[in-house]
Amino acid sequence: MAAARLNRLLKLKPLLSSPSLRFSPIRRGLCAAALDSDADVRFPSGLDHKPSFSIRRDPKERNVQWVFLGCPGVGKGTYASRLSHLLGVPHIATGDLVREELSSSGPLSQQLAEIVNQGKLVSDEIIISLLSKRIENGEAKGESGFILDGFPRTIRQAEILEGVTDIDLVINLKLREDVLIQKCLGRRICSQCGGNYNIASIDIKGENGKPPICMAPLLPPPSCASKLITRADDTEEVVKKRLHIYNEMSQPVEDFYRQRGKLLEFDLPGGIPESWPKLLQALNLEDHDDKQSLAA
Ligand SMILES: Nc1ncnc2c1ncn2[C@@H]1O[C@H](COP(=O)(O)OP(=O)(O)O)[C@@H](O)[C@H]1O
Repeated sequence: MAAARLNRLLKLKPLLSSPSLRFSPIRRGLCAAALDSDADVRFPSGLDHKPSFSIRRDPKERNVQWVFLGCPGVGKGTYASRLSHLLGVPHIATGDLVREELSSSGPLSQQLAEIVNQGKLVSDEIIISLLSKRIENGEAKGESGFILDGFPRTIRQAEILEGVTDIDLVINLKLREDVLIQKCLGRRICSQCGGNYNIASIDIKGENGKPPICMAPLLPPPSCASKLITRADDTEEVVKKRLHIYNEMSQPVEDFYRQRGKLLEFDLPGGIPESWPKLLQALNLEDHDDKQSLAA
């Protein structure tokens, strides 16, 4: 127990040690809340104070702070990215932060590769460290508001976030499991430009009261076609494991926000052309660029 506690403190200490004076409020808030939320954890000596700050701002004076929930492969990244362009807020995907870290030669990369490639969740401490760093770098560049994708994924992460800032809305994207698996297996990334594509062509007939579902593939332009790679965790075995972990660890997060009246459930009716206008309608938003491109 003591070793475990020490381990956690060692992991968290760099977050709270002297440079913390330069941390943005939201970063300090996340780190302090991460410590606070665990009864086993004590502040390291010399740091036994909770930073005094408030990062709750009147929603009228800041940009939106939204969260996307949903199983692997549901399309959180696609819709979060579209909304972030529309609303002018950063799209922050913790999965991307993890992949950036593991492709670097940083001290965590080996440890992260093993966890991610087995479909397991990275520890809350590591995720909060990566997220708080990302938020702080964004704030230094003048970013405000966010659309979070892939965070929170555990009740503890949800409690930590709730403890430091206000989330206005949580969009829960839903799709049947057989489609999720096909979509994960069809995902491709251009190794040069980082573009996301999907080669799966989904055409499932409606049965047992379930509606039919059609999703056209999202094919790459010719310039990317020969450079496509597949994520190491998008194999059938690992996708099934991730879905299992989602049901166990992340579904309770849906209840967490449902109880707080923040959850918007959204059943995807099909691919992007069918789903995007319906999502905008559900959010009472308009995408003028999309309308113009449809009219063209
Ligand atoms: N909030 C988080 N908590 C713990 N681990 C995370 C979190 N976000 C991302 N990860 C790690 O990064 C991996 C990839 O995440 P992501 O790209 O969001 O995948 P998915 O397509 O499964 O939603 C996850 O399987 C997990 O190992």
